[in-house]
Amino acid sequence: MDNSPVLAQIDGSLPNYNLENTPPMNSTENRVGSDFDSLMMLRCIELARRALGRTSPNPLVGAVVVKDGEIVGEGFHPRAGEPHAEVFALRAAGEAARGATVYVNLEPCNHYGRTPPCSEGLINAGVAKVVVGMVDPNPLVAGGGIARLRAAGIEVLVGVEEAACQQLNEAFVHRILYKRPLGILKYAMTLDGKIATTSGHSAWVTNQAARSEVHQLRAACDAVIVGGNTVRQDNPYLTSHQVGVHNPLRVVMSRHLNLPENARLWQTSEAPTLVLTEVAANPNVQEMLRQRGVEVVEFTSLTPDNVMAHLYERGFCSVLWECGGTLAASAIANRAVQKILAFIAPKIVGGSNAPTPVGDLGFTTMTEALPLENVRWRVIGSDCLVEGYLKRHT
Ligand SMILES: Nc1c(N[C@@H]2O[C@H](COP(=O)(O)O)[C@@H](O)[C@H]2O)[nH]c(=O)[nH]c1=O
Ligand SMILES: [Zn+2]
Repeated sequence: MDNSPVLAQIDGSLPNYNLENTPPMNSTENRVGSDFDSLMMLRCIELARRALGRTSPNPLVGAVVVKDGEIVGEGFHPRAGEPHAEVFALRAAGEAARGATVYVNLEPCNHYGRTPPCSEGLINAGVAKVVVGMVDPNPLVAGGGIARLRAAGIEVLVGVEEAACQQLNEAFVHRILYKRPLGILKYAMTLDGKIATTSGHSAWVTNQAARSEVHQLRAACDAVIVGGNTVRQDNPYLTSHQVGVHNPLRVVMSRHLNLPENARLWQTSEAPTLVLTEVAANPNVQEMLRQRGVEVVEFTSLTPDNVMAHLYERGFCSVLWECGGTLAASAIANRAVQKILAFIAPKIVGGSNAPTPVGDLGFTTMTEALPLENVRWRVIGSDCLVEGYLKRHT
């Protein structure tokens, strides 16, 4: 049994908060709200994460209704087209919502989209106060929800646990701002920087704990991309390997469709597969793939940016690049990658021709190296994970 945080958050159990004796939290200078506000906002995030990987193009949102220090209603946005988090929480609270405080990790919407505006729902329910984690960057909302609530005489507090709320919806925010999904490049390498041996063997670079982390990462993403070479060499599943947990769309980029007749990715009962190629490439393989339930889309020019534009049109927020070095370099050069997740295993495999995570970027001096920012180092089991964002690389 995997006791990962993601599983703990999606198993549906309610935590046992003692609302009377909220433990003191470390105070930081610019903190917004009380310890209790923070606790409720973290609960919103926990609720929101129950829909991990299922809400795109919409964000992850959770809401909590509190009356006299007690939670009287909770809800989260389960998927696009379904009611928003506030609606579920207000429904659960019923009459108790009158005069209550509503916590929500994203500004309540103020527009008629697939669903009516939450601002109106909160006003009609007679709530006294709304505590918001972060402003919704969606130009249809962008402060309008907060203004509408204030105009109706509701007290609004904005920015409680803002960093955690921004982190939760970083892919949604990126999609809204740049009209592309957030591109995440993930790779696992040895301490001497190799992702496989000279012969191409790579199972496994990291240990089980790091691999479980990758499975959870896939559960949170809308698509995972590899090239034809990874299909031929590794024959991966690219699923989240957990029953009842979201699987991303598995995407293969292959210009010439020199792909094997049998591959795990062609078994589409567990998760869907999309093969992207160029116009008129290998009609026999296209036919073979379609017969197995694999979707095939032809591009005039198969570039990482054209692929990201296509996945944006499909409503995706986050795309995980799990490809080899050649495609990774081209995705970076094409600005299809913003975030890096590098797993490092403390072992040495050697081999001057053993493959490395990122192929040629055309740089000749170290000053050209792409720096990461907001870098975090974490130990996962016996391996290390370095996370960061490519600077000015949107
Ligand atoms: N999911 C969510 C919000 N999502 C906001 O609404 C937009 C989608 O609207 P619609 O097409 O009607 O679902 C989405 O882009 C985002 O700006 N807002 C909220 O108040 N609460 C929610 O739970
Ligand atoms: Zn809404």
